[in-house]
Amino acid sequence: SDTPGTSTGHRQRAQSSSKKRGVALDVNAWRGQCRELLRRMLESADSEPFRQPVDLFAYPDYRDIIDTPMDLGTVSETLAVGNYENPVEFAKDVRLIFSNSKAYTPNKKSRIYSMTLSLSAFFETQVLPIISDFKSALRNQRRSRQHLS
Ligand SMILES: COCCNC(=O)N1CCN(C(=O)c2ccco2)CC1
Repeated sequence: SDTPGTSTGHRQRAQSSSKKRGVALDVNAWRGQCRELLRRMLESADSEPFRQPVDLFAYPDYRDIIDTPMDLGTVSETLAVGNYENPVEFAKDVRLIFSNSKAYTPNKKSRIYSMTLSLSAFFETQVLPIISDFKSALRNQRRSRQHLS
C-alpha cells in the first residue's frame, strides 16, 4: 500500500538518466543481447545444420531454389564486425535462415526442417523483447534530443 502522506512533489529528474519505467533504455544494448541469443542458439543441437553455409556439393540443386543463402555463422560474423545497424536487420537475416529451409525442404516432415521449426520458435520468443526495448530506447532518445533542438 502507498505510504500515507508522501507527495511526489517536483522530483528532480537527472538530465542524463535514460531510465524510464525501470527499464534502462540503452540504444546499444541490443548488440550484446543478440550476441547472447546467437550463443544460446548455437549451443542447441537444433542449430547444427544452420551453423555454416550449405554444402553445395551435398545439395547441388540448393541455389536453383534458394537465392540468398544464410547461416548462423555468417550472422555472427556480420554482428561482430558491426554490420547490423539495429536488431531488426539482425532478425531479418536469422529469419532468412528459416525461410530458406522451409523453401528448400522436400516435405514438411524432413528432420532438418523440423529443427528449423523449433529453433525459430525459440528465436521469435527471445528476439521480441530485444526489438521492443530497442524501439523504446530510440523513442526515448529522440524525445530527449527533440527538446534540445
Ligand atoms: C551440417 O550442416 C552443413 C550445412 N547445412 C546444410 O547442408 N543444410 C542446412 C540447410 N538445409 C535445409 O534447410 C534443408 C531442409 C530440408 C533438407 O535440408 C540443407 C542442408
